[in-house]
Amino acid sequence: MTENYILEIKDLKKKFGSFAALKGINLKVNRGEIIGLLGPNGAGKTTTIKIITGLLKADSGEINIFGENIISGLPTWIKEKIGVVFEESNLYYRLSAYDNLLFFARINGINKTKVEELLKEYKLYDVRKKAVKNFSKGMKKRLMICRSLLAEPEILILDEATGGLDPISAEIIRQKISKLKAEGKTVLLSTHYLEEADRLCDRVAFINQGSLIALDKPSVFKQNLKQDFIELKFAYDNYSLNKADLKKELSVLLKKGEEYKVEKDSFYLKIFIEEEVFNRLNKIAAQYKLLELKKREGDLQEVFKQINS
Ligand SMILES: Nc1ncnc2c1ncn2[C@@H]1O[C@H](COP(=O)(O)OP(=O)(O)OP(=O)(O)O)[C@@H](O)[C@H]1O
Repeated sequence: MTENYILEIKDLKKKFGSFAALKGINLKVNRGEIIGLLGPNGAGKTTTIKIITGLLKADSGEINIFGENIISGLPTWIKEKIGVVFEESNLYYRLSAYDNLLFFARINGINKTKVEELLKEYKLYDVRKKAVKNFSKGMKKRLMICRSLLAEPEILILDEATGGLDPISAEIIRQKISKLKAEGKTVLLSTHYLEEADRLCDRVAFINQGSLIALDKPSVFKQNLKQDFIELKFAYDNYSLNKADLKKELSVLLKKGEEYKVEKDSFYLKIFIEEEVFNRLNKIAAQYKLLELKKREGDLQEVFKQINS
């Protein structure tokens, strides 16, 4: 593998029973980069993260972290360099915030001054003696991030760090993620929000139904959303049912000058797309088989059409 990549995922596949949750994910993450996994519910983001962190075993594929192939298990020296925050809490609710961190610090031989530093940094010091069961969602999430940072990991993996939080808690967490990048950490985060990915990430991997369907800088995505057509390729198994439903959903999004066409067993949508529309499509992608999302360079005919519409 190339040395610059701190994490490299090759053709990762995972089935649950007969259901293919990951259909061959490829991704290379540079040291010091923030990569966003963007995608609707059930896309495969958490499964990818669980495999990277050793909680799940892939059926096939390869993962290299710090140059080490880890598909058959994570050695302790690598585990220590990765901090993880999952959607579900891994805190002891009856213990105070302070005791939660102290417990994990002691297990890992970490000094309690680090615990205090983190509590202060994440604005939890004043409530450190409160039981976690009385914390708000945002406070719990901040404490989970503190826990993941105790061992000063080089890579931080955040699964839905801001999902379901009030705007202020979400904002505090976003600011902290930016700060972690400035400190040189590599961050992999999953999110449903394009806006969040745009603000935080160097690159965004758009995942749908177990496949990585687009990978680019968020600025390119956003720019494309405003200025170019994007071509979406859907597939439908049950022609009569899915096509009618999908057409109905998509026709609500279409504006003047935009069009869709059906070709063989695929469905193409050429749409002058804006962010709200993208977010809506993100939801539609969860229900239907979105196979590909790609930028189409506006050719002369398209430019002409846009001018005329
Ligand atoms: N242990 C499991 N057993 C069976 N199916 C599973 C299991 N874990 C995940 N899945 C399925 O695999 C697919 C991918 O799930 P995953 O949790 O990776 O999605 P996600 O992109 O993280 O979604 P969300 O944004 O809702 O968290 C989903 O259809 C899910 O139902």
